[in-house]
Amino acid sequence: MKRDILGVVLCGGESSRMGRDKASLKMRPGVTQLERQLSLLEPFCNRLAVSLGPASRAEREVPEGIERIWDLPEWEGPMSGMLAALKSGGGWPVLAIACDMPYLEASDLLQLIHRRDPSRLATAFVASDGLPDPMCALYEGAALEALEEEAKSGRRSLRRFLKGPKVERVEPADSRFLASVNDLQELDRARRALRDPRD
Ligand SMILES: Nc1nc2c(ncn2[C@@H]2O[C@H](COP(=O)(O)OP(=O)(O)OP(=O)(O)O)[C@@H](O)[C@H]2O)c(=O)[nH]1
Repeated sequence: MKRDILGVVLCGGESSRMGRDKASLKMRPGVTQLERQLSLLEPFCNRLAVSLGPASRAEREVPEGIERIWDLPEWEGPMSGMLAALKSGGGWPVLAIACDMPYLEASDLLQLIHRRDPSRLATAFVASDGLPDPMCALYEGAALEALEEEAKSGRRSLRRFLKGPKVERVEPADSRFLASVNDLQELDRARRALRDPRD
């Protein structure tokens, strides 16, 4: 069921380890990583957007009808993308996922949505290193002010923010779905593991 949530695929990085734009790489024949992530968010979100940064080359990959949200020039990194997304969201919660997390499934997003507590600032999965993962998390509209304070005080880490109070942390039984792909070998492994028998 769709909700008043802004679903955002983070595509603002440099993709330096991959050596080419990660969003545009095909997960399956005819389906880019970006398209796959948008289709995961689509059933849950009344608005969909792609988060773009100054170093990313993903703008041309954004399908028609999908919003583009540019990082705020005064900040850097994914923190800048989240601040821009929350501003664009106008108070709506933002469900943010990275473009390079191919193992993520709709059921994982549903788990986040079900665990959501709107009186908190965010709901985030805890990864295998025991730290919350900012690349698959639901940020409440009220997180904007708190994140701005973090950014202004020089603390520009989303992970650090998610370790703080008023954040719901969800420990999955198996956190492998949070793995990201950063080089062609990892991408190939993911393609093989997720191959659709119809392809
Ligand atoms: N909006 C936005 N997204 C970012 C930014 N940096 C990274 N991301 C996204 O965050 C996710 C994880 O990024 P990383 O793998 O840490 O960084 P990357 O730049 O994509 O890749 P590397 O250059 O190899 O580190 C990806 O979906 C990126 O597109 C940024 O500055 N702005």
